[in-house]
Amino acid sequence: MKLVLIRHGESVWNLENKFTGWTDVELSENGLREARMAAKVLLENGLEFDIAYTSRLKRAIRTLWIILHEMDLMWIPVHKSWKLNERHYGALQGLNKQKTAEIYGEEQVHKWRRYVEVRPPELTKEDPRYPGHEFKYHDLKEEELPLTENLSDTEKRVLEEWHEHIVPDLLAGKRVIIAAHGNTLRALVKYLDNISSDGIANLNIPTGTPLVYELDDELKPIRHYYLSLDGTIPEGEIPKHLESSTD
Ligand SMILES: O=C(O)[C@@H](CO)OP(=O)(O)O
Repeated sequence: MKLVLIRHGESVWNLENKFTGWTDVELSENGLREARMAAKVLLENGLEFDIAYTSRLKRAIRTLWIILHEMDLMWIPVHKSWKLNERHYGALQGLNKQKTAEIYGEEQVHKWRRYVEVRPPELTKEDPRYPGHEFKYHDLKEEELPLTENLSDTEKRVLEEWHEHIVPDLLAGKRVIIAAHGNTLRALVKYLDNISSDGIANLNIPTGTPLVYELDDELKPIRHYYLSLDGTIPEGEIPKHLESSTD
């Protein structure tokens, strides 16, 4: 069976190089175009879906909307889960990544961004960026509302969504698309391909580029590949383990 993962198109904060996390920013013009291109390449490759999963953040939701619209699949069920939200970036949310590196050093910023167990500085609950202030998250328990997260924290909630909802759908033969975020998809790929903490540090998933996983009956990956119109994906973004198929 095939599972399609897609990171949202470029957002306005990707463009401005800001730590985003749970900040609910829009797609850039380029991001909107990437979503339309993704739909086109999915259609060209004959892919179809029975159900879609996304986060509660509009950059992922809008990417999915555009894809479903372009594919004439707006009627399929869409499950929106906070557990697929981007990794919470704590007190770094809204800061420019380059300026933060100038202040704290490249090495520290690299650790915050890519070390699996390192958490960025926490928000306080008084901070306007604390998700507990948003009605969007009114149904979450206090212990579920993040003040910051490392990739392991994110992986834990992503895998809850995976096991509770996505796995049963896949096992029922449904064709699933997941429109989510750089770090939620890194967490899922880490799990599916059993990648080490060091390995996952070097994996960056490009925006708006469908990543197809072919899974066996037990949902073990057989092979995986990106789909793009010209057969290429952005320079420097090809994760080592994805350069060739694993079969
Ligand atoms: O800012 C973010 O939320 C993420 C994704 O854009 O950034 P990073 O690549 O540093 O994990």
